[in-house]
Amino acid sequence: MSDETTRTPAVGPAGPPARGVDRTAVVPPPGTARVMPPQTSPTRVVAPSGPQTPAGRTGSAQAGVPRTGAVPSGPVGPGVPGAPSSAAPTTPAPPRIPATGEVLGPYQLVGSLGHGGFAHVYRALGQGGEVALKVLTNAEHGSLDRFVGEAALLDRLAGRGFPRLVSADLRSATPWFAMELVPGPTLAQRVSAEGPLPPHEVLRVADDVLDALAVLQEEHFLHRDVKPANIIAAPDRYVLIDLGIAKGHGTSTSTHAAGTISYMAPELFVRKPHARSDVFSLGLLLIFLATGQLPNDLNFAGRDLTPADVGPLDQRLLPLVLAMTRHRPEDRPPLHNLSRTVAELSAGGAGLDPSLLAAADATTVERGLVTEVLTGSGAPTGAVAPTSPLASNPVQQGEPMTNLVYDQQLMGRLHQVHGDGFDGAATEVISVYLSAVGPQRAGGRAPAEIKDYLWAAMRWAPAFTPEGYADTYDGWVAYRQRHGLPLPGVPTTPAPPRPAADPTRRTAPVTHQQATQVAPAFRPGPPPGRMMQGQTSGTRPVPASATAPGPMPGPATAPQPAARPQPPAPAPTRRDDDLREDSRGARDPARSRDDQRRDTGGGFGVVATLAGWIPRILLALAVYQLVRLLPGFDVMPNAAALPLFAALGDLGVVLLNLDPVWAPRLAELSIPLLGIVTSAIVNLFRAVRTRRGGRTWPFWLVVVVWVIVIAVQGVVGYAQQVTQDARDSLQEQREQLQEDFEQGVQDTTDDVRDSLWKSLEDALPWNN
Ligand SMILES: Nc1ncnc2c1ncn2[C@@H]1O[C@H](COP(=O)(O)OP(=O)(O)OP(=O)(O)O)[C@@H](O)[C@H]1O
Repeated sequence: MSDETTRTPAVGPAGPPARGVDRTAVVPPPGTARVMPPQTSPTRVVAPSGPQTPAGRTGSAQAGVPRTGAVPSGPVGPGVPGAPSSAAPTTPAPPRIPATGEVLGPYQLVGSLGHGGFAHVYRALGQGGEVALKVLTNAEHGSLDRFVGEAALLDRLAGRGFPRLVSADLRSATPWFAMELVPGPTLAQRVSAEGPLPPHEVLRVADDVLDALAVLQEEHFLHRDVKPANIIAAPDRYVLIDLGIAKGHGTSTSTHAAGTISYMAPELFVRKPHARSDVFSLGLLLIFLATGQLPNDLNFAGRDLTPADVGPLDQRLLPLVLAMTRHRPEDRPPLHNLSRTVAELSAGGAGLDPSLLAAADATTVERGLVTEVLTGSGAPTGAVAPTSPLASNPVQQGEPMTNLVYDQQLMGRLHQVHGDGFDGAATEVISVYLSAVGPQRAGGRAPAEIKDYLWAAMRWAPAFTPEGYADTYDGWVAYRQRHGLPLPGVPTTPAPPRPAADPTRRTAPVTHQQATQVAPAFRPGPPPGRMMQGQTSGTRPVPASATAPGPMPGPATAPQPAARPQPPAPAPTRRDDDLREDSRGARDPARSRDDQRRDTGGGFGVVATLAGWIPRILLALAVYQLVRLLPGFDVMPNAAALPLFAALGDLGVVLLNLDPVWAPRLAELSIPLLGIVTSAIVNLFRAVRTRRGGRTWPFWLVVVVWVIVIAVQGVVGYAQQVTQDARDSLQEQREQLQEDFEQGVQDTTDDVRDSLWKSLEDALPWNN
C-alpha cells in the first residue's frame, strides 16, 4: 500500500487548492504513516507508530477495516500526521469559507449542510458518490489541531455510531475531511417539525446513542455535546455527529454554544468532566424528545430532578431519565447498565432491575477517561488564559459565580460583547453588573476571573477586537454606533414569546439556527469610573475588583440561580450571518482600511455622512429662529429670509392659495419641515443600506424634536403676532386721540379767535 502514499501529491504552498488537483490524502511525515486515495477506499487519518492502546485495538481494525497505521491513543494534536506541528510548513490560513460549486480535492461542493463557529459542512460529490465534507473555517490557534483530532477520532470510530471517515486533506490551505453523508434531519429538526417522539422511538434513540457513546468511551473520549442538533435521524439508525473536541472555539458568533449549554452536565460548568457527563446530557435529551421540553433541572441547587421537574412523561421512561440526570455524576448509572435497561424497556419487560439504575463504581473503561479528555482537547480549559488566576486557583463547584452562567441577561450582553470582539469590555460589563446585583454574586472573585470562567464555561475563545477600536466598553459602544447596531439598553425586537402553560418548565431550543434576541433589561451603562488597575489575559486592562463601587447601571433584573441557562441572547436586529461577517472581518489581519471603507459604503459613505449633516444644520437654524423670537433678539439676521426658505415660503403661498402676507411665516415653517423630510430620507437610506430596517428610533426622535420645534415656533409666533396687533391697535387709538385732541384744540382756538374778533369789531366806534 505504500505506493498509495507516493501517489498522493505533496502538500503545496498555502493558498486555495488548484482545481482538479488531488490533495485529498493526509500526507504524513515520511515513514510514519500511509495514505489511501479516496476514490478506491477510505483515506485514514493515521498516526505515527507509537504505543498501541486498547483504543487502537478497538478502532477501525476491530470493525473489519484494514489498517496499517496505529491510531493515536490519546488526543490528537501537533505531532500527529496530518496535524501540522509548529515546525510544519503550512500555517493556518485566514478563515476561508468555500462557496458551493468549488472543488476541494476530488469533491465538488454541491450544497451546504450546516455550520458552526468552527467549520462548515457541505454536501459534496465525488467519484464514490455523495459525502458530507467538513471544512475548517476557523484559523484561531489550536483550531487545526482539534480539526485533525476530530478527523482522527472519526477514523478510529470507523462508523460505529458515527459517520465513517472517507478521506481528508488536513494540510491543505483549506483543511477538510470527507465523511459518510448521513441522510435525514437532526433530532432538533424532527422534534421542531413533528413534535415529541413516541416512547418506543425515544428508546431507539437511547439505544443507538448509548452504543455510540460506549464506542467513544472505549476510545477514551467523552462527546461532551450530546444534544438534538448533533444526532441525525437516518432512516434505519440514529447517528451521533460533531465530536465535541473542537466545540466552541470557533468564532464567538456560533449559535451552538446556547444549545450546548442547555444540555451540559453541572460538573462541566466547573470544568470537571466526568465519565458520566454524557449520560446526563443524554438523559436531558431523552426528556426533550419525549416531551418537547427541557425541565428546569435545578442542578445548581445541588439536587436530583424529581418527577415534578420532568413533567408528564411515559412512566417507563421516568426512572431511566431520573437516574441519568442525577446531580452527582457518580450517582448516574454507567453506560453499560443503561444499555441493558433500555433493552429491557424496549422488549417490554415487566419488571426493571432497579440495580441497573443505581449508582455504580467506575468501570474499568471509565477510569482514566477524564484526564485524557481534559488535557487532550484543550477545552474547556483552553479558553482560560494561562495568566488567569483561574489557572492556579480553579473554580470550585458551588461557588456563587458559577450561577452567573445561568443569568440570561448577563450572558446575553456578554454574548453581544464577545461576538463583536470586545472581551476587555466584557470585564467592564461584569464589573458593572456586579455593582448592580451585589458583589456577593462574585464570591470574592474579580471580574476578570469571572470573565475567564464564563468564557471557559461557554467555550468561547478570546476574541479579536476589530481594528481601530479600543477593547473597552467605550470602544465597544463606538463600534456598535459605527455599525448601526443596537446599543445597550436600547429596546429592540422583543424576545419570542414563551409558552406560558407551565411556569416550571421551559421550551428547549429545538434549533441552533434560531433568531437572535436581546436581553434588554440588563443595562450595563458606562463602567464605573474607569477603574483599571491591572492586566489580564495578555494586555487587557481590568476593573479593580468586583466590589468596587459604581453607579447603578439602570434596571438590572435579579439573576435566577436555579434556572438552567437559557441560550445566550445575541443582538436581535442583526442576523447571525451579519455578526459572523463582522467577526470574520475583524479577525482577518489582512483586512485593510479599504475593506473597512467599503464596509461603510466607500463613496456612498461620504455622501451619506454629508447628507446626514443637512437635518442637523436645519435643526440648528430652527433653534436660531426660535431665539430670534425672544424680545431684543430680532435684530439678528432672519434665516427665513435666505433665498431658499423665502422661495419655499412663496411656493407655499401659491400652493395653498394664501394671502401673500403669509409668505414670511411659511418661509419660517419651511426650515423645520425641510428638516423632517431630509432626516426621514437620510434615515430611510441608512436603514435600507445597512439592512437594519428595525432601527427607526433615531428617525422618530428627530420627528418628535421637529414637532416640538414647530409647535413652539407656532405658539410663540402667534403670541407675538397677537401682541403686535394689540400694540398697533393701541398706537392707532393713541394717534386718533391725539389727532382728535389737536383738532379740538384747533377748533376751540379758532372759535375763541373768531369770537374775539367779533367782539372787537362790535366794540369799534366806526362800526356803529
Ligand atoms: N455526516 C453528516 N451527514 C449529514 N449531515 C451532516 C454530517 N455532519 C454534519 N452534518 C450537518 O452539518 C451540520 C454542522 O455539523 P457540525 O455540528 O459537525 O459542525 P460544527 O462546525 O462542528 O458545529 P459546531 O460549531 O457545533 O462545532 C450539522 O448540524 C448537520 O446538519
